[in-house]
Amino acid sequence: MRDEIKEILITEEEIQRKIVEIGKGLTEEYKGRFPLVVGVLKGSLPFMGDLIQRIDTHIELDVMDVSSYGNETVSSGEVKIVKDLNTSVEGRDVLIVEDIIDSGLTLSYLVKLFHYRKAKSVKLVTLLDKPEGRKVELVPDIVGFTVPDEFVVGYGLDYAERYRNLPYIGILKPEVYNG
Ligand SMILES: O=P(O)(O)OC[C@H]1O[C@H](OP(=O)(O)OP(=O)(O)O)[C@H](O)[C@@H]1O
Ligand SMILES: Nc1nc2[nH]cnc2c(=O)[nH]1
Repeated sequence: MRDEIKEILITEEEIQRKIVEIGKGLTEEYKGRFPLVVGVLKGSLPFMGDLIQRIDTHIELDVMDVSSYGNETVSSGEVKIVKDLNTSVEGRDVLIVEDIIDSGLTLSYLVKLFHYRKAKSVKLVTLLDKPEGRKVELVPDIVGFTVPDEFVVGYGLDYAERYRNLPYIGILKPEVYNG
């Protein structure tokens, strides 16, 4: 699998160092507030799993699965809830955890949804931000790394459901796409 990676953009060590730093900030921010940490399946799983261990205050955890209508490259902006939360967000401090923000469509939908459901606060932490991909205005509260407008895989991010289990972020060799 690793021989299919052309270039490593962000190493395992860089990711883990960044997570410690983000975790410290979140510990300070949420001390005594018992936030609801919401992971967006499936890509956020590795990041969420590592990040929550670096938040040194009580949290509650839940997950949500959403999918954008449209084909793989063109998102229509309509988001379908595949699996909703088990927890009510009303009156809660919600922290959404994402692996990447690209067009911003998925996340702007979720942020609006949680406000509509009367969350007390909604914040967004993403490991990766690809600002050049934006189709709607969305500024995440916390960004691990800004990435160029290229298709990246690893650490949760897939190509055709593969490569999520790489410990780093990389770019695939072109022959992987050409079969
Ligand atoms: O900013 P956007 O253009 O909306 O893209 C970001 C979304 O795309 C990815 O999920 P994907 O739909 O690929 O699902 P997955 O996490 O299960 O791979 C990512 O995890 C975000 O949820
Ligand atoms: N795997 C992967 N999924 C994405 N979803 C939005 N942008 C990307 C990307 O660069 N890589």
